[in-house]
Amino acid sequence: MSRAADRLRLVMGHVDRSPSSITCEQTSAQAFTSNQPQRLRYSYDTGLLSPQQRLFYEENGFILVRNLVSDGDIERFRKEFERICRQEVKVPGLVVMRDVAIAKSEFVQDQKAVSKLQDFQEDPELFRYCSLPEILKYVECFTGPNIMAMHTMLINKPPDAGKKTSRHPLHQDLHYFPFRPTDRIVCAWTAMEKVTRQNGCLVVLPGTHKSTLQEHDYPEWEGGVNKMYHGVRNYDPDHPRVYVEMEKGDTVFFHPLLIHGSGMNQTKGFRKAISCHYASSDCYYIDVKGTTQENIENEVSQIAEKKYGMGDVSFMDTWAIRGRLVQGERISM
Ligand SMILES: CC(C)CC(=O)SCCNC(=O)CCNC(=O)[C@H](O)C(C)(C)COP(=O)(O)OP(=O)(O)OC[C@H]1O[C@@H](n2cnc3c(N)ncnc32)[C@H](O)[C@@H]1OP(=O)(O)O
Ligand SMILES: Nc1ncnc2c1ncn2[C@@H]1O[C@H](COP(=O)(O)OP(=O)(O)OP(=O)(O)O)[C@@H](O)[C@H]1O
Ligand SMILES: O=C(O)CCC(=O)C(=O)O
Ligand SMILES: [Fe+2]
Ligand SMILES: [Mg+2]
Repeated sequence: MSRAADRLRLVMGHVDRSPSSITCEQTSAQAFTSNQPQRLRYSYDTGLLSPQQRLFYEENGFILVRNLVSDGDIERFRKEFERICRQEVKVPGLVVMRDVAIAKSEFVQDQKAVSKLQDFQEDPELFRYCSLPEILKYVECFTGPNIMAMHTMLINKPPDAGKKTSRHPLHQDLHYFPFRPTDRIVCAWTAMEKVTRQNGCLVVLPGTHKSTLQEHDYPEWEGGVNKMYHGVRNYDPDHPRVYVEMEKGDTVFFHPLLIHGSGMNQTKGFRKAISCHYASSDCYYIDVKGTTQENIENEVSQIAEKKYGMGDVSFMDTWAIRGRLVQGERISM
């Protein structure tokens, strides 16, 4: 086994080895051993990423950085999450989401029912995550120096209630974003505890960041689907899958066209992760009317009109309101 392949094994999670598929390990190992100089379109050289890491992102659309966020910081995010669940703090703009199986059942809704917090940009304790220097120095490799935190989430993936609603269908995050250019957007996703295939780790289809934005819609799942959990309509079921198993503090950075999702949580614990989507502050907004993104625009606008209590909130506005500068200068976002 070559040293490049060994290194790959270190940075990768578990690789699905179904016999019919070429694993991403093999394709990337080829890229490593190639002596051809390659032009890299997906990242900048800031002196941080090794050539191997840059090539890995180029080929696969993600990189995994082990042990990036400290236990102390993760403990603080967990405490704040619990305070929010106990309603000891009220955070403007925060969306508290419950799993559809619980939201639509007769069960008493206690704090355990919270499956996701979204838009925590007004909570200084959770928003610290988005400004951590150890995160931003990686983000800068993809966005450049002027950085906006556009979308924040703390995911508390619940034990599956028996209807497989804890799954997150395979999707591309760009479906939700009316801004470009695509390659100047990146997601940081940090495991707040060990994440495995058992508790529903991220699953990615490596290399799909090189494709285009696909049509998304609700998957036809018998047990129900969570609000706004759109999935890619047609994806290749034979495409190799990587199950990104991670330890607490490990962080994956991934491209907004990378097809990813997460399987159901088959454990009794709530699988926690914290994430932020960043974009270069010199990105620009686009009009998604007449594109495949029109369906999500319509859904978001309806919810936003209720949430902000005013009519006619544009899709673009919902993003401009939530975005926060975390490094450099705010330019066109
Ligand atoms: C890149 C990134 C952006 C990708 C993603 O994040 S994909 C996921 C995106 N998810 C979101 O944006 C979160 C959307 N969720 C929300 O806005 C909220 O949680 C809502 C679904 C509107 C519920 O708000 P809430 O204030 O809790 O309202 P209520 O409890 O009064 O419920 C209102 C009606 O909604 C239903 N509901 C609540 N939670 C869910 C759910 N998880 N899935 C499907 N339906 C749901 C609830 O049963 C109720 O329905 P009706 O009784 O009106 O029929
Ligand atoms: N028909 C589908 N449409 C869209 N996404 C799907 C579909 N079926 C599965 N997925 C998604 O694909 C990803 C991985 O699927 P996978 O089959 O590995 O997970 P699972 O069925 O929940 O668990 P496992 O197969 O590991 O027991 C998950 O994000 C899942 O939600
Ligand atoms: O944590 C997960 O299950 C994945 C969430 C995700 O991909 C998203 O909300 O866009
Ligand atoms: Fe996603
Ligand atoms: Mg399955």
